[in-house]
Amino acid sequence: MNVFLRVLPYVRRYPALAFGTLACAVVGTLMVIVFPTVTQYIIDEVIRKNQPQMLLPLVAIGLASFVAQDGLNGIRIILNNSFEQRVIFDLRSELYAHIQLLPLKWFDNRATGDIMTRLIEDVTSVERVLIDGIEQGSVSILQILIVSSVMLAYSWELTLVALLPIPLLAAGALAYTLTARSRYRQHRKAASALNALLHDNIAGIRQIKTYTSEQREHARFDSASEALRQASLIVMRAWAIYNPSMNFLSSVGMLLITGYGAYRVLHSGMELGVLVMFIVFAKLLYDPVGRLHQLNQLFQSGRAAGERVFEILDEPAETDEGAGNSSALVKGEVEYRHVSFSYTEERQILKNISLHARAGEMIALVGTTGAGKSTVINLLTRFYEYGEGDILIDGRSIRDFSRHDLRKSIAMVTQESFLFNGTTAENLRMGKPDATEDEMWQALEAANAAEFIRRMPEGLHSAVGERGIKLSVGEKQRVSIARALLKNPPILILDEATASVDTATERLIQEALDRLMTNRTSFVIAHRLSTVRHADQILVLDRGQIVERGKHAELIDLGGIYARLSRLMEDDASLNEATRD
Ligand SMILES: Nc1ncnc2c1ncn2[C@@H]1O[C@H](COP(=O)(O)OP(=O)(O)OP(=O)(O)O)[C@@H](O)[C@H]1O
Repeated sequence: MNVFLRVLPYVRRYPALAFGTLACAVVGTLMVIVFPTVTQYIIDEVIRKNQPQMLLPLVAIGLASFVAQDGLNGIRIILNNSFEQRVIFDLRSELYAHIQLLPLKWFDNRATGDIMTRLIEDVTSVERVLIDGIEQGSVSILQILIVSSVMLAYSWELTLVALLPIPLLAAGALAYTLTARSRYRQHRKAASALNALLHDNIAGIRQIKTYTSEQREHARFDSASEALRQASLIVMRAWAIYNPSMNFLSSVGMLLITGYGAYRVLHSGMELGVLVMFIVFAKLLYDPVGRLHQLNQLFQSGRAAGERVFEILDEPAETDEGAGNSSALVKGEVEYRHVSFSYTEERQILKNISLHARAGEMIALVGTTGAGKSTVINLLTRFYEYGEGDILIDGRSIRDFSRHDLRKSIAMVTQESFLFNGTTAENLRMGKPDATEDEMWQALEAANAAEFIRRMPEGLHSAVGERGIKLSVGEKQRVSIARALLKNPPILILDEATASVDTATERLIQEALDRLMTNRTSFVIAHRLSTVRHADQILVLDRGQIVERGKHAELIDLGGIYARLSRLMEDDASLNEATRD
């Protein structure tokens, strides 16, 4: 994968900015030959041939060249910044868009901190390579060509002497480049690992505090930080050898010119002004060589970062191939036909699941932990793709719907209601982007959430904190019920909370849920007997298979797993009641 060729299309989108930057750089570079030439004239014509009237015009020419050079440099920097920020924006935006299209399976195997590092740090690094690389690289090469051509025009011998260290400089650069890849990869990996750990620990700060594992976590942090320190030092040490060696070779080149030039002035009558001019030229020759080395370092770091950025962009996104025109109106009849599924190749999770929910029915999924209840509903939203069998809504395979239409027809209320770090109104508008304040209040009333939202300092517009941290579990759940009510889909997935809330809150939540479930097909992962009792169908899962199905009374009569589970749920309920009393 050639990282540079991959970034090029982003750069090509802004031809005017690219051209402007390069033009300023090239013209500015051409100006560099003015000063050495002026110096030579001042020494040989003004001083040695005693022509003082030429001094002022020559100084004016030098000044004009500096004004032009630095003026153009200023414009170049402005253009270049705006160019690079646009490219960074585009690349980041495309990367984010692509990340949103990746299947959940991809996220299961990634650390959030790693994704963040790629999106924020790596994108910047890869882009700088290209823009700075193209601009400074071409300017440096141009400067080397211009300066060496002018030098050649004056004296091929002196030019040859000046160029003597060039093969060694090239060999040094090559050696650095060939070994740099693994160093920079290691460095990016260590930075990512540290970010991932930090993200995880900040999200889990409550657990760290309750388990008083601050010291252990600090040690883990330091160990990741140490890995980054080592990786950074390896990069720096290589640079510490490479950069001074290259500078040394450049200085030797300058010395060779000065020595050989002085010899020519003494023995072959070369003008002193030409020698001084050559010394200035040699400086102008080796400066861009130094810049090319710096650029090489940037290139190697950008290449490692680019690999990480394009690795994400190359991940296949979820597609809607074969999706027809789905009608917006879904009645909500759901059917699973012999569905099997596995997250990984090693282990099959669901085996031959068949179920039929008529529109408006409530289906309760019960079973021991790990039986596969969440997996059954994960397939309905196409969070994961089932292998065998098919799932149909209103008689059509869910693969015939676009994911967008499919997910518009389903709302989910999970145990750990996730609210985004914004206001209640912003969270509610996820359900209906154009919801009016009245509609939001109606939904909050129906979800028994209006009262506590009204009490907040800015009501609907009060911030709820990260993951809704400023609200209680019961409050969060009711806001998420209001959000689902605003979405108003025909199908509902409900993962009943296992956490016990006080009786009054439980009643409020239950009322809200009853309103939410009315006239919708609902799949409820049930933990309470009161919920399952009312279900139109109860499906009992055991190790990925439906082992019992029917209504509460039928399953109790059967005397199987459900009868046992319901006794446990009953005990739980009475235990909760007893504790509350
Ligand atoms: N993303 C995943 N990747 C790999 N395996 C998974 C994943 N999610 C769940 N599993 C496995 O699939 C099995 C079924 O999990 P699932 O979450 O569906 O069970 P569940 O019945 O909902 O359990 P619980 O009541 O505890 O939530 C479990 O053994 C679990 O380890």
